[in-house]
Amino acid sequence: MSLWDSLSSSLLILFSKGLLLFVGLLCARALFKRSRNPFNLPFPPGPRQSVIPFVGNIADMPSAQEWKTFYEWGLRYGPLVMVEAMGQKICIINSYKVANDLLNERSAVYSDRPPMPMVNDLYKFNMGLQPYGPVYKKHRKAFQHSFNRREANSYQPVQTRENTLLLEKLLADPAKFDSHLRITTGAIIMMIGLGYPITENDEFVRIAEASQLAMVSAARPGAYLVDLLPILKYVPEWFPGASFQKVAREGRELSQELQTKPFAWAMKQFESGNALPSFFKDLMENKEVASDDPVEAQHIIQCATAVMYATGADTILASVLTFILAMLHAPHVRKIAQEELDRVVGTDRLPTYADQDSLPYVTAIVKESLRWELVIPLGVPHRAMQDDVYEGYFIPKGTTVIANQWGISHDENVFPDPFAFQPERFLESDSPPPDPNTIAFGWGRRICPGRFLAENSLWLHVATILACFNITPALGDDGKEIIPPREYTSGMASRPLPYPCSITPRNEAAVERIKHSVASLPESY
Ligand code: HEM
Repeated sequence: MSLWDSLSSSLLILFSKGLLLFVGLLCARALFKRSRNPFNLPFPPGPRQSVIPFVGNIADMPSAQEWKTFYEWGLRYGPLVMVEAMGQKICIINSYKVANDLLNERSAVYSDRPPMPMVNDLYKFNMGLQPYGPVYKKHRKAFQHSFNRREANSYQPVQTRENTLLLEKLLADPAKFDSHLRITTGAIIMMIGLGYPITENDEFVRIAEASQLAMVSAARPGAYLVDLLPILKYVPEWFPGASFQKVAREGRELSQELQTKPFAWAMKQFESGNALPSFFKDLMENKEVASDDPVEAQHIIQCATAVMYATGADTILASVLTFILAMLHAPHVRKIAQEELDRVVGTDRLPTYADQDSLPYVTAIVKESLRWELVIPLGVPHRAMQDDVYEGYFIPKGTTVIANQWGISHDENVFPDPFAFQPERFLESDSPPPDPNTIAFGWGRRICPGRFLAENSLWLHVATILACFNITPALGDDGKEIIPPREYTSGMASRPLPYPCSITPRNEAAVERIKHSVASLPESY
């Protein structure tokens, strides 16, 4: 046996012993936690746990489309469900009222994030995953400074320009609609974030997309054992079963590129006085918003811009793809919207943000698109910062709290016939249901700071696409219409699986309108 062989087998034995000891300690901690219930109140109900301490509900936890299983649990056990995995208590909320009571009304208690070593290590820069505290608050303040409702509206010219260019692409090559949409949403976010005009096969867009994909798959609750057993992060990459370390290494490299390359480009533009208006430029000119210390301020700005393009483009893209899919499932909706658009806007020009208040049906489609399928079906997990009692149930400090936003949006008591795409539900009733933007963008102090920007973008996509195009099912080889199933990817962020559809100009006037609008665009920003 070589020296290396004996060394590595000793290391293995040492490691296994360490792991056993650690598991023992965790079991003891789990038992201790079980007994820590000062009010002696029941925990929220949930699936029966294993009698083996520490194992809890591991066997019950779904591995894909978790929101559907959690929704079923909601129907069986009630709106607040508790499960446990490896000593970690997890509350799942399936009702608008409970989510509002806990995550909005008691936001001071539920604004923390659970530690997720896999993602936290890779994406330290992402304030969306940071624990609640002074560092997080500085990052959030910087973000909010540039994306409150008024500031978000100041970016409408960028959205309008990119949207008009999208219409031209859809006219030229409609079959590639999802690639055109990807480019448009990427272009909007890169221009708003950094003042960066993207090019074909853009390197920064590639980095942002790859990094976003790695982040959302790593951030799926329970996706990696290391999130439940943090000590595993010290296991070397070559150790059997430690493939997550390879994923982590690749994610780390991507995350590094994401933070440095676009930022270096933007700094160069800024220093040479050539920077276009953007989130980045706004913060560089108002550094004190981020921090009194200029070095810290610059770091926060670097992180915030990276978060913006890592999260912004894909979420908007997913919501537009959901809208188009919905048009195949509810064809009458398109016709009603087109009648409204023709009546209000006419056929000589494209709809603009100034028409928003006069187009209630189009706005209702935006709401229903955010409700029908969720971009972030389980939200981003929150964490209880202190013991709490809700409706007689005990929720201990440290509990992970997941708002099943998909389940909440499909609660038939709140949204009758929840699986149908019905914009009318927001128009007809005297007491309309809650606006889906109060669900899809999350809760309390952690509510999505990009929500106004995202809603503006989705609105213009819906209004202009419907004004110019008919969206109908593609025909199969047998000549029959293909209605694609509502199949979505798993992960923290979800989007429809690729589907075919036919996008054709409504008439010659629509073609002329697009050509005229493109010709009227200024040469550049
Ligand atoms: C349709 C589009 C979008 C949806 C549905 C969406 C949804 C969400 C949700 C559910 C959360 C978690 C909220 C919570 O913890 O309760 C979130 C957080 C966040 N979103 Fe969005 N988002 C969208 C677009 C955007 C855009 C365009 C940006 C950037 C401009 C953005 C930036 C962020 C950030 C930075 C956070 C972390 C907030 C925090 O932890 O304080 N999002 N988003």
